[in-house]
Formats: sequence, C-alpha cells, structure tokens
Amino acid sequence: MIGVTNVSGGYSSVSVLKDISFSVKKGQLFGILGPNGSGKTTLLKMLSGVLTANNGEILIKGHSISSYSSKKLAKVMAVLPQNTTEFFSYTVKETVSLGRYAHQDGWFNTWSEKDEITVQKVMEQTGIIEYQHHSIQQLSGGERQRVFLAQALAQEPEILLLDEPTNHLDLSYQKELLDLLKRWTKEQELTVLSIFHDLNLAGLYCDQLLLLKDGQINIDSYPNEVLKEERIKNVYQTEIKKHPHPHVPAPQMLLLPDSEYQEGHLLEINESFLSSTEECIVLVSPEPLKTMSSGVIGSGSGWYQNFINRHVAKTYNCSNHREEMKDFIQDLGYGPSDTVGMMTAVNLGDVSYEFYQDGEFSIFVVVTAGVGNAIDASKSELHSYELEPGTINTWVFVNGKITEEAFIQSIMTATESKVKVLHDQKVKDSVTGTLATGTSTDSILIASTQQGKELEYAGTITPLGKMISKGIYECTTNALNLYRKRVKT
Ligand SMILES: Nc1ncnc2c1ncn2[C@@H]1O[C@H](COP(=O)(O)OP(=O)(O)OP(=O)(O)O)[C@@H](O)[C@H]1O
Repeated sequence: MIGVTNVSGGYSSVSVLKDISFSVKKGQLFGILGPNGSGKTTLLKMLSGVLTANNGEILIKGHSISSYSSKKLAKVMAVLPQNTTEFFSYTVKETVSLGRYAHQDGWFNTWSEKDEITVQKVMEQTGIIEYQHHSIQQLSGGERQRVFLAQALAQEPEILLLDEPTNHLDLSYQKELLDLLKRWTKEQELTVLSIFHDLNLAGLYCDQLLLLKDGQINIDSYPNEVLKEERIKNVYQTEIKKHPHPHVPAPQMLLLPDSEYQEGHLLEINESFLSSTEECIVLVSPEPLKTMSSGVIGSGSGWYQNFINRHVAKTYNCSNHREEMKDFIQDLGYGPSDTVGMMTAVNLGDVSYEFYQDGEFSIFVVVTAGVGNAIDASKSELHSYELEPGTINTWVFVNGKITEEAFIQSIMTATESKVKVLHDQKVKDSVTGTLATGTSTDSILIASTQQGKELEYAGTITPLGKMISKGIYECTTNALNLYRKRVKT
C-alpha cells in the first residue's frame, strides 16, 4: 500500500531523515516510534505530501506521491495531526463534514445523500453523534480529538495517518480509539500509520513497528522484536524492563525509577521480622519483596510486604476461602493487597525456621509440615479431589537479587529437597501405601529483597540452590519431627 525507498530529506536547511526504506501492507496497523526529535513527524509529513523528499521515492498504491493532486491524495489518505489547536466556531457536524471536500465538486452546494450518510456513520462510529450540533469549542480535548478523527474518516480514506492519536484521551478512550482502529484495519482493510510515544500501546495494538533514531531506521519489525530491553534502553537512553502482558501475547515496557535504596543499607530478612501466635505466623518486611507463590491470597508473581501462615481447624471448610482469608487478614490489621496468605491445620508451635548465610547473600527458611494428607504424586489419580488443610507450607526469603529463571529454579530445588525429606522420613501415602512426595495442598513462597548480590540461577548445585536444598531439607525434617511427635504418625 505504501512503499518508501531510500528517502532522505526534511526542511530546507537540514536533512532530518536519512536513507529511509520500508513498506506498509494493506490493512496493517503500523506504528512509528522514536525519541523526541528523531524524525517521526517529518516522516509523516513526507508520507502525506506536506514535505517533499530530497532523495528517494514514496509510492502510494504503486504510484509516486508526486503524481497525486492534493484532492486525489485526499481521497486515498486522511491525516489526523498532533495537537489540533486551531479550530473555528463550527459545530461538530460542520467540522466532520469538511472531511467530505475531496468527494465534492464544489463546497456545500453539492452536498449529496452519500455525504450525509457518511458523516452520520462516522459520527456514530466515533461516539460524537450526540453533540453533533454543539460548537467544537465547547468540547473537551478528548471529545475534540474524536471529532477530528471523524473528520478524517469522513474522507473514506484507504490510508489513515495519525500523529499520536491518544494524546488528550483518557484511558478508556485510548482503548476505544485503538480498538476501533484495529477493527477497521481488520474488517475494512484500512491501512493505519500512527506515531506512538506510548510503547506499550504500540506493542499491544500494532502489527509492525518502525523505530527511528536520529532520522534513521533502527529497526522495522514485529513488536516483540522491536521492543527489546537493550534496544529501547539504547535508543531512548533510559532504564527499562520488558515484561509480558499478563493476558495477551504482547510485550510491555516498564520504566524504572531511580532506586531509593542506598548502597550499604541492604535489607536482610531474618528471624527478627518473624512473630508467631497460635493463630498465625507473620513475617512483616519493612519493604515489599518480589515474590512467586501459591498462597491462598497473593499467589503468582508480585510484590508483597506481609506473609501470613494461618492456623485453621482440620475441619475448616469455607465455600469462598479466599474472601474469608482476606477478611481475616484485614481484621489482623494487614492490607490483603500487600499480603501473601497461606493456611495450615498444623499446630504453629511446630514451625521450623533457620537463617543461612554465605558471605555475599543469605536466605531465611520457614516451614510448617503436616503430612495427614500425604500423597504419592505418581499415584495421585487414585485419590478423590478433596482439599484438606493438612499441608507443608514452605517460605524461602532470599536476601539477594534473583532472576525470573532463579525464581522458578528455587521452587524446583525446594520441592526436590522436600520430596527427599518425605522419602528419608518414610512418610507414606495412606491410600496407596507407597512413599509420599508431598501433601495434596502444599504451598510455597519464594520472596526476594532484590537487593545486593545478583543470583542468576538456583538449580540444585548453584550457590543459591545449595543453600535452598540444605535449608529446606533441615527445616522440613525438623518441622516434620515436631509434627510427628505431637500427632504420633
Ligand atoms: N519546520 C521545521 N524546520 C526546521 N527543522 C525542523 C522543523 N520541524 C522539525 N524540525 C527538526 O527536525 C527534527 C525532527 O523533528 P520531528 O518533529 O520530525 O521529530 P519527532 O520525532 O516527531 O519529535 P517529537 O517526538 O518531539 O514530536 C528535529 O530536530 C526538529 O528540530
């Protein structure tokens, strides 16, 4: 639909764009990214014929842009400029109607039924029909933005050029506008080229991204390839972290504020943060910790500050145990949104915890172990599905900085070590009579301060893995012995 070959140029004295080549297919939502001053608006001006390239060629539907008259080009391409600040005292409908000029022989004297139907349709699509008789000066910035979008659409273009279309729009209108554009690209094969400052919106909606730096193409590829941590860091000169979107396969880039942490004041989680009553074991960290857990609340990945292992009766049965747990935590005076909470029927006096240190990093392990529901995982199909609170709850606090990979490896290493304890202690599955590997409701938490030594791996023979293996083995064995003494299994 659009072909750009070796284009250079800009303003009379300066050549802003240098040897730019790319193509845009029909029906694509194509994003143009780049830091301030990188040439995005200049490129859009060349594609819309406002500026002429010094060198190279721009083809629109296979024909050189220079072969189009401005009226002919307006039938193919509409432009929604950035910050449309100049507007007259037209009504909304009059403003939108101006978009029909390319389809008319004269001005309003040739207003046809087709013109009227088109204007009504685009006002409906952009949600502005209810203010069609209002003056555009009475509208908010976001509402006005939609009026100018409707004006561009009234041209019935095949190509739509947008300069930061979500500027002025609140969150819901940003989503609405981009959903709309995406739908038009899919259903009507509208080709959309848009400048984005918000890398996350670009990553979420675009089919293809062009990243400019100093008037040159850094990369032209699919979003996951363009939005790479190192690349964005280099082009935008800022610290950034890439993260997958939690619900759709799109990359998200997160800014990193300057850390408030002072060198030499590393947080160390240890016994001094732990307190225990008959009702619960609580660890309150002075700062949020990065966690991965299978708690009743606070599960998955996140940042949490309070960690609670709550005793419940063996007969505890609640239809909505998550809500009940949240209420319990709230009543204790902790914010459920900042808390990872687990449950156990084990007497909390039988908890086992230990601090382990290896010079540059340390861990703090806390375990409660009940094996009333011990299960051999290789034969668990012989069990009925009943969640009982007789369980091994394992907490590992890492005083160090660990990778996502190390989080997952920590869970594997801790689990392998726990299984070995059950074997060495000859804990059996009561249904199958074979050695158990865990209980039906075991829970685990890995929480890291993300300060100090960087720990890339936590497999069993890595420094962190060795410490976790030993800590889990010792604390689980100890907790199990205390439990067995009391319960006499
Ligand atoms: N009318 C002009 N005359 C001369 N130079 C200009 C003109 N407009 C822009 N420039 C220069 O061209 C370069 C690229 O500007 P452009 O507006 O294309 O950047 P951009 O990537 O759109 O930036 P932003 O993200 O800030 O909107 C800048 O160095 C700018 O100063």
